[in-house]
Amino acid sequence: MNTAPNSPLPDAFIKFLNDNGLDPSIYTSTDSFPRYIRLKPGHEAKIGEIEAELQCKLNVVGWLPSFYSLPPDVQIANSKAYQEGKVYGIDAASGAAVQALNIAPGDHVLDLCAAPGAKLCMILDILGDSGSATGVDVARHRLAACRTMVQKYALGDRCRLLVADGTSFSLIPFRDSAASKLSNGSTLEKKIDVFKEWTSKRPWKERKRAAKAREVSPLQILEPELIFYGKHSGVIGCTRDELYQTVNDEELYACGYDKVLVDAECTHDGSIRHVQKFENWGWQTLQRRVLDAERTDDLTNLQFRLLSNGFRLLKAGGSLIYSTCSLTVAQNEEVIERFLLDNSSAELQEIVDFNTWPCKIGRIPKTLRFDPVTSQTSGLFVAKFTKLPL
Ligand SMILES: C[S@@+](CC[C@H](N)C(=O)[O-])C[C@H]1O[C@@H](n2cnc3c(N)ncnc32)[C@H](O)[C@@H]1O
Repeated sequence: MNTAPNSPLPDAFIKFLNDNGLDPSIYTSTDSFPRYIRLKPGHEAKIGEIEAELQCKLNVVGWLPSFYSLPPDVQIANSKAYQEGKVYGIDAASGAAVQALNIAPGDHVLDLCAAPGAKLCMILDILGDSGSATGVDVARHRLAACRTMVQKYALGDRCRLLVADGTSFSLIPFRDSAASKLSNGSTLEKKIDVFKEWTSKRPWKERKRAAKAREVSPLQILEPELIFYGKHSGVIGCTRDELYQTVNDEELYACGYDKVLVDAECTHDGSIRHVQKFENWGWQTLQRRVLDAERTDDLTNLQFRLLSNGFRLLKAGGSLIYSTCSLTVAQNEEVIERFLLDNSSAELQEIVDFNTWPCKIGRIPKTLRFDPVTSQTSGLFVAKFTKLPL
């Protein structure tokens, strides 16, 4: 693949950007936009200490609580502050996507594409000691990394993680009312086989069940696989039947999730630092992973199905955020247009606070676009929906 003159990007990528109406100049501003960290709540008094360790000033991001910007060349991974779980490496645009959910105490939140987990950790920090978060991802190894992150930051108490296909995932949150409704049907005998405290050593019976499922269909996930749950996630004390019981679409209006995040798989073209990695991985890999038209068509279908299923699992009056780190119209505005045509109970919502955020309005009013030039962040598209009552 050739490289365009005076540009570090290959011609094929420039063509991809042009075909999608994107301005290639945003990819040349990487060195000038900062890195971001989010401070773990409770460590506010440690800012001076962290600055001394990182040898740089942490600048408050005025429009996003707990976020700080730092120079782009500062690496945090080897710092004590990061290793001891006082700070997170997360871009401010990603933080805005979570902030837009307006999570309230007691909310039951579903994160349908959760791994590696930066946004899930922010959700759990906001929830504190109420409500619950369910993290789902189709990639087991990525969700295992997410589990490591949740544990590192001591956020597992109200969290459960399930390897599952987000386009068909169906488990409802474990509310008290749902619990009593479900327990009515369970016999005392079944109650004996209940989930006990989570341990990294899975019981023999569980391992056998998972191995058998993989044997039957190695490429397909038949049933969500629970790879972690905390003490107050609602899992302990319920039976498999209770946990895996699903309800119909109408019932979901009452007992679905309060908030849903669909941070969908995408071409990542807006994530400039991700695109830059292809310089080392080889631009051919970029061609295969990002630019391939057939793959992009499959992706837009996947995004539509993730958004549709996330919305199905939302309760009436709840909020859903759809975000991608692609800046193409095909993966954002066109997906949500198709979704709105298909779902008469979905209403696009204005994002509270957006007018203080350094972003642009998307091609559809009420949607937002972050990009390095406008926002000094990585690229991100964000749209918010609510579910109207039946
Ligand atoms: C953009 S990343 C999510 C990043 C994550 N929200 C975070 O903040 O760290 C997209 C994720 O979607 C997952 N994914 C892809 N297809 C999926 C599917 N059908 N169901 C659930 N997750 C899927 C990928 O494995 C990947 O981890």
